[in-house]
Amino acid sequence: MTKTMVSCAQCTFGVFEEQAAKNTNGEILVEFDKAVQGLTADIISHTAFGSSYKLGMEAFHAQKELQAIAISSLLNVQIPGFSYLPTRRNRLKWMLEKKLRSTLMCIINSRLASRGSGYGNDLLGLMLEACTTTEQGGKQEQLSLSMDEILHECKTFFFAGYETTSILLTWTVFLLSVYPEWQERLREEVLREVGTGNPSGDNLGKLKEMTMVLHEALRLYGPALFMQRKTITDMVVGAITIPKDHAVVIGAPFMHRDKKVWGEDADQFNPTRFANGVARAAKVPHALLAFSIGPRACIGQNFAMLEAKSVMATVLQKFSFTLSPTYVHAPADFLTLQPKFGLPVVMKLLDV
Ligand code: HEM
Repeated sequence: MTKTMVSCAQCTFGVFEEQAAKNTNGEILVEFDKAVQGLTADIISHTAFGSSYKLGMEAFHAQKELQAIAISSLLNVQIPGFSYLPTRRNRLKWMLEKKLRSTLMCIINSRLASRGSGYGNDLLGLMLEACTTTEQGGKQEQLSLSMDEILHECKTFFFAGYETTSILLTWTVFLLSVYPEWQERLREEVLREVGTGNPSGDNLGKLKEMTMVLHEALRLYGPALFMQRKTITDMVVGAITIPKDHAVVIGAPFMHRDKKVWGEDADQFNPTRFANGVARAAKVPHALLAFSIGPRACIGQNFAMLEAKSVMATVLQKFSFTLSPTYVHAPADFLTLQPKFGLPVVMKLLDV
């Protein structure tokens, strides 16, 4: 998987490298947030669907458009029955839903048909393999998930897996641009542990300072803003009693900047607070909620951290970067925390 992540990252940044090399100062202006959005979509397509990644990208674009429609109508008054009327928006939505379903069905069916020695070692293959394995470890002909359930799982990988990681990368590059001394520390660490060759799972695992910086970026600018739960019994949390069957919204940004938990420097960028691991970074062990905790915590957190390290190592090996003078700092709630006006960054080749 690391190989796929690194090769996708090298492809994206290889293009920037070529363009920057044509300029005498070795610089290029990059809309970094958009570049990494494309990159993480590419990575999830490759890792989820292997050789069918092109079809995967088609499904991904349909899903992204559907997401945009859902967000734009979030605050609309919901009139009963309106969603069945053939308005322009509804017809576009139905067309996209149909396209998404048929594209995913095409990928899944062709995989089921070509089983041979196994379903493959991408996420879809692993899921299909698990669906035909019995609890005793044997094989069964029937899939234990319905086709609809498999389809929904594929959609969840995309929905949960690409935007969050691209936002983590975006805010990490923002912070490293604002704190060049940390950018230099990470570059030194990458060149020491990984060198100038291809990053691998083994050498990425040695990037301790990189892990600290990613955790600090998740604390200050975590992509997931709110988590929702429903109480299944009456509960007492601190001084508050919450009755059974009530919705609870947990706001990670408030908890992540609470001085009682993180200390007086809670608002400041200080990756060293994670020097002894996540559990010892604050006054309580589960204070970092970026991936949530408990049974519904993020299933993709190791994947996301590996992906973020693969991409950051690839960038730091080749470029230094600073914020473009046109950058405007406006973190905004688009369901996830995003820079409202994007992240324009000046990237400069290291050897120029
Ligand atoms: C920096 C990147 C990521 C962040 C910050 C993040 C954050 C989260 C959070 C906070 C939740 C829990 C939501 C809740 O409790 O209501 C969650 C759930 C989930 N995440 Fe992630 N995520 C990231 C990357 C990924 C990736 C790469 C994947 C898949 C490849 C993924 C798959 C999922 C899935 C499937 C769930 C639902 C788990 C369940 O309900 O059992 N996430 N994520």
